[in-house]
Amino acid sequence: MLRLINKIIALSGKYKWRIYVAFVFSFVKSMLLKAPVCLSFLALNRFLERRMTPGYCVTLFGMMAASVILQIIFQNIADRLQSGAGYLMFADLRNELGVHLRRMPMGYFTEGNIGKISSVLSTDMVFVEENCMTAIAGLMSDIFAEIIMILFMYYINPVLGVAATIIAAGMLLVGKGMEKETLADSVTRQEQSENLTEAVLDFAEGMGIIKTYNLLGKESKELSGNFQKSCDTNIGFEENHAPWQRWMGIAYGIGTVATLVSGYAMFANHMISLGYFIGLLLFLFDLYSPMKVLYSQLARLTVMNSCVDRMQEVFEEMELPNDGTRKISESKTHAGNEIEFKNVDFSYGKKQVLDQISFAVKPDTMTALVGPSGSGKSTIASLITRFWDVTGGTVKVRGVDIREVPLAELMDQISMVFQRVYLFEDTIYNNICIGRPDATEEEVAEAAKKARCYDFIMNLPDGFQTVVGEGGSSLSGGEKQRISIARCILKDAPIVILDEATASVDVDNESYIQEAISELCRGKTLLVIAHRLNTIANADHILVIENGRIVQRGTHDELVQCEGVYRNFVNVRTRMKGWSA
Ligand SMILES: Nc1ncnc2c1ncn2[C@@H]1O[C@H](COP(=O)(O)OP(=O)(O)OP(=O)(O)O)[C@@H](O)[C@H]1O
Repeated sequence: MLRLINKIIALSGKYKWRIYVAFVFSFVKSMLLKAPVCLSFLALNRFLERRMTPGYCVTLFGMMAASVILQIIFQNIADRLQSGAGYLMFADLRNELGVHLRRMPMGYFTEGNIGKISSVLSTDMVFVEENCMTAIAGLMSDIFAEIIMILFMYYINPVLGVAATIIAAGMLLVGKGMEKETLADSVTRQEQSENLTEAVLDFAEGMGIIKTYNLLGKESKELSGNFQKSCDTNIGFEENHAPWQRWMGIAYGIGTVATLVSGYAMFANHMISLGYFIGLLLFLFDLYSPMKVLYSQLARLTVMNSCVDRMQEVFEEMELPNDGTRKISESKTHAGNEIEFKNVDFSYGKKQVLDQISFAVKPDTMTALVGPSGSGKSTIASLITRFWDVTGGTVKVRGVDIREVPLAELMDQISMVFQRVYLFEDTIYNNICIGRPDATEEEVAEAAKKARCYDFIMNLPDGFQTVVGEGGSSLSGGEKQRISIARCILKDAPIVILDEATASVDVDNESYIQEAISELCRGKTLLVIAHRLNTIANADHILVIENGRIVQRGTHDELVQCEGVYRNFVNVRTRMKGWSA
C-alpha cells in the first residue's frame, strides 16, 4: 500500500508538495480525532484520584470543544488540498499522455494497443483520479490513527503496548495475504476490462461490415461473451476477497478480546490502576479498527494500483527519438533535392518490407509511386513523416537527415492527404484550422474556396460552424476529402504527400477533388501514391515498386517503351479502364 502512495506521489509532479502538506494536516486531524477520548481518560483519572477541580473540568471541556473544531478545520483543509491536487495532477497527466502518444511511432497504435490506450485514458485514469486522493487520505489517516492508538497502549502500560503491537502485526500479516491475492486478481480484472473495451470498439467500428454481412448474431455473441467474462471476473474478484475480509474480522475480534483479557489480568494483579483500565476500555473498540477499515479499502486500493501500473506502462513506451536540433533550410530555390532516400531498408518487426530504396525528388516536381498492393508504397510515404524510423539507410529533406530535425519542424514542411479522411467531432471551421491554428477567417474561407468546399459549407444551416460527427460521419466521403484538402492548403507546406483515392466517388465529387488537389499542389513538391493513369502519366518521375524494391524508374513515355512491370500495368489499366494494382 505504501508503494501505491509512492507511485501516486511520483505521478503528482509539481503538486507533490501540496500532497505532502495535506498528509501533515491528515496526521494532525487523526491526532485531534482521538483527543476527546484522551481528555476523557485524563478527566476520569483525575476524578478517581479525587483531584478534579471545577477549573480543571472547564479546561478539559474547552480543550475537547477546541479539538473537535480544529479537527473539522484540519479535515477540511486536507480534503481541499488533496482533492484539488488530484484533479490538477490528472489534468496535467492527460496532457502529458497526449504529448507522449503523439511522439510514439505509428506502429504502437496499429499493434493492438488501441483497447489499452482507450481503457487507460477512460477507465483507469478516471478511476484513479476520482479515488486516489480520498483513498490515500484515508490510508494515511488509518495508519496514523493505528500508530497513535498503539503508542497510547504503551503509555497505559509497556506490556499492553507490546501485546497491541504483536496483535497489530498479526493483522498486518493477514492483510499481506489479502493484498497478494487481491493484487493478482486485480491484474486479471484490468486485463478483462481492456479486452472488453477492445471488443466494444471493434463492434462499434465494424458496425457497417457486421450489418452488411449479417454478422450481428456472431459479433453480438462475441461482445456478450466479453460482458459475461467481465462479470465473472468481477464476481470472482469479490468471492476471492470475501474470505480474507472474514479472516481480518476474526483477527480483529481475537485481538480485541486478547487485549481486554490482558488488561483485566494486569488490573487484577495491580499492575495498572482502575483509571487506566477504564481508559483501556474507552479505547478498546477503536484500538484495531483503523487496521480493519484500512484493509476493507484494499480492493479499491489494489485496483487503483493496477490502474497506475498500466498508466505507467503506457508512459514508459519508447517514443520516437526527437532530440534533433538541425533546421531544414527554408529556401525552395536551392539546387539540391527536396526529398532523398539513400539505401533505405525498413521492417515491421521481423518482416522486411523495404529493401535498399534510393531515389531523389527535385523541388516543385511530381513523383509517382506505383506498384501492386502491398509492394511498400505507403510505407515509403510514411517514412518521410517519421511515422516510423528507417531500419537502415537515410531519408533526407533538403539535404538534412530527418532524424536530426525536431519533429514539429519536419511536420511544418509536409502536408499529407490520406485516402481515409478523419475529421474531428468539432466545427468544420476548427477542422480546417488544424492546418494553421492562427489563420484568419478570411484565410480559412479562401482555403475552403480553393478546395472547392466553400459552397457546400455555406449551404449547411450553420455554415463553417457546423459540427461534424465523429470521424466526419455526417458528411459524404467526397466532402470530407475536400475539407481535408482545405486543411492542407491552409497549412501551405512545401511538400505534399498524396495517397490518391482508389474508391470511386461520384463524377461531380471526383472533378471537384481533382480541382482541389491541383490547387493544393500548385508550386509544391509532390509525392503521389498513384492509382489513376492520368496522374501517373503527368508525373515528372515514376518509381515502380515491387516487393519492397524499386524495379523501374523514369517518365511515363520512357517506361512504356520498355518491357516490364510498368508496361504490363498500363496495358491492364487501359484494358480494364481502372488501375488494378
Ligand atoms: N503496420 C504494419 N505492421 C505490419 N506489417 C505492415 C504494416 N503496414 C503494412 N504492412 C505490410 O507491409 C507491406 C507493405 O505495405 P504497404 O501498405 O506499404 O503497401 P502498399 O504498396 O502501400 O499497399 P496498398 O497499395 O495496398 O496500400 C505489406 O506486406 C503489408 O502487409
